[in-house]
Amino acid sequence: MRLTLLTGFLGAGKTSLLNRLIGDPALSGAAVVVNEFGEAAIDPLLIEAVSSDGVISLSNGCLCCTVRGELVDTLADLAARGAQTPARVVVETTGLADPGPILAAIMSHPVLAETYSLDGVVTVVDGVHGSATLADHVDSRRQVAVADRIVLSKTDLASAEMLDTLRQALQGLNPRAPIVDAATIEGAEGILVGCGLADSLKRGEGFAAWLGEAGDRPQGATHSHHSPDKPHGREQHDHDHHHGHGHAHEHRHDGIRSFSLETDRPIPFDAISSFLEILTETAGRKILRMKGVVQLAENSGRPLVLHGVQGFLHPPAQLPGWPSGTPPQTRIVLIGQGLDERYARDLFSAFTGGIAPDTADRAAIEVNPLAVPGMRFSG
Ligand SMILES: Nc1nc2c(ncn2[C@@H]2O[C@H](COP(=O)(O)OP(=O)(O)OP(=O)(O)O)[C@@H](O)[C@H]2O)c(=O)[nH]1
Repeated sequence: MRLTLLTGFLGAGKTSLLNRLIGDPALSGAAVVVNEFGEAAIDPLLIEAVSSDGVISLSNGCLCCTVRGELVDTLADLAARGAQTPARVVVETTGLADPGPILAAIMSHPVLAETYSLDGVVTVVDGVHGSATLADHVDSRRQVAVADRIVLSKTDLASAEMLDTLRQALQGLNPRAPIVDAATIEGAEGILVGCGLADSLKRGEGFAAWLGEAGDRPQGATHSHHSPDKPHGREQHDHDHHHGHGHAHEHRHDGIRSFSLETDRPIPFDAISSFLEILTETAGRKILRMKGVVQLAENSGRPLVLHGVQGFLHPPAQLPGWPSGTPPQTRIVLIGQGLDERYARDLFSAFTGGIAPDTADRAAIEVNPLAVPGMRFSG
């Protein structure tokens, strides 16, 4: 089952968007799960029946329910509906929710992790109040930072200047997610549907779109880019220049930043496992999101897909082959808050053979993770 996490601050326009899109064929037979604090304000004209367990059946075959206990229990119930199991579930979170723990709860659940595959995190941002909300609320910044797609609402009420300022702030927080205007897209595809890796591959985009990278970037290139805005004087940008592998989108907003680790050298499975284990053990709480593809030494023709949040990794999947036009290359994108980039890079180098000067090697790190320079166990 595909899962879309629909997030966005209070009043951003999540429910209005769902009501507009629920009848779209791309969502046919989907279930909408509304977080318990939210109002399941589904258009009454669409409601066909309400069952005793509170699940609302809509006239187009979709289901809608409100979380009563734990979200994971509701998702497990939906997965166990036999013939009525929906093909897709859209979880609308409360406006104040940080999507990270919700994703972590799903990824760390033994049944749900196998049953649900994440299409994406879609974050709705109010075109009028979005800039002020981002400046005032860290949860709103986190919702944007982990988004696979950012959807602007209320653009009919916003001026071009407002939208320009907002776009710059959004790009500063999350340079990898495409920003779309809800009013310019008719169906659910491009809004609630189609941000996952499978969709990216189906569209022939290789891994670049899923990882949020420009497809034409030369291999091994290092670059950073930034947005020049500093709304309300609260945002602090930090631009470092690194040598060696990878490229970075260097941004600091409460220490929220993303960077990617790359290497052309195939990586033994036990090396990537140890790297991920140590990284998540030592810095897991600082990882808001991780996505990546790995070229394994043992089976270099079949990319390993990584997907993680906080300290949890989704069970890794192996694809049948590299998409055409995509050179085999390991690329791991990390979106962190307070995550020490130097530490992550050094650890990656130690496990993938690119030993940096003054850096402990893999053997030393496996004995003592503190051997990595820059490592701190705080936070
Ligand atoms: N003009 C205009 N109004 C909108 C648009 N989207 C939402 N609204 C209005 O904004 C208000 C909030 O929209 P909701 O869809 O309830 O927002 P929400 O994110 O679900 O809100 P919570 O569930 O409280 O977090 C409602 O009055 C909507 O009618 C839009 O694109 N244009």
